[in-house]
Amino acid sequence: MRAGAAAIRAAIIDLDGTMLDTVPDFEAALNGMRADLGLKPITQATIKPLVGKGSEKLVRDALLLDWDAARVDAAFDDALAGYQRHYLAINGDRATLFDGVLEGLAAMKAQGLRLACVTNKPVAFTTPLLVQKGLAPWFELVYGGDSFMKKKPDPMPLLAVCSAFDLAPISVVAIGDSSNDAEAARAAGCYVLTVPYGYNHGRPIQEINSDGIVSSLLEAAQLIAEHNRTST
Ligand SMILES: O=C(O)COP(=O)(O)O
Ligand SMILES: [Mg+2]
Repeated sequence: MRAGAAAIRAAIIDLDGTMLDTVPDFEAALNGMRADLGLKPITQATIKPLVGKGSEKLVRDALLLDWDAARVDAAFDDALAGYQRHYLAINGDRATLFDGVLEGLAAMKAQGLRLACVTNKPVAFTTPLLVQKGLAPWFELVYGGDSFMKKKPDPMPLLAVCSAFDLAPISVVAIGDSSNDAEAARAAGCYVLTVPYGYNHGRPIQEINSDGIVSSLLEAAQLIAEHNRTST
């Protein structure tokens, strides 16, 4: 982020891998689905790099571990429905907040930033999860992977936030754990900060072109405050 540039007025925050460690929930739901199909359980280590591109891609990849593409295609609709049923039954039971999330959101709000959550998780999973984890009250806007025609890494959901907030993208920062978030932010013209503790498709966070790596949302809030002190 450049000194003397426009102030940041809003933050768009990712969910899985940024605010919540949801891999234990994905493990339960995916293995519930796999058991229904006669497949053996897979581990969190296998699941972690598969998370981030939405439910359809996750279910497909979790079946491609065992089956060829034709067999996955044939079983896909039932598998997805089964996965959704299992996920809704356990949503949030095992997911935990990462350190500094609530403190970071409070610090951003105290600075007067407007907050939106943009995730590739379907809205039907996202809304109850945000409520259960005490995150819902912080966000003016919540968009999921099925809120628009396109999901991250497409800029569409981020641009929709900028437009709903009536802010130029250069006044908005996206904060996330993966290349999805960074590519969407760059394409939208927003700033982007990344956290190193998430999933990033199994790749090192340093590979991502961002405006900075922050150890927590609290550190992100501090960096934004610093930027805004020197902004025009
Ligand atoms: O693909 C998912 O369900 C997770 O998506 P998110 O990292 O954008 O929250
Ligand atoms: Mg994420």
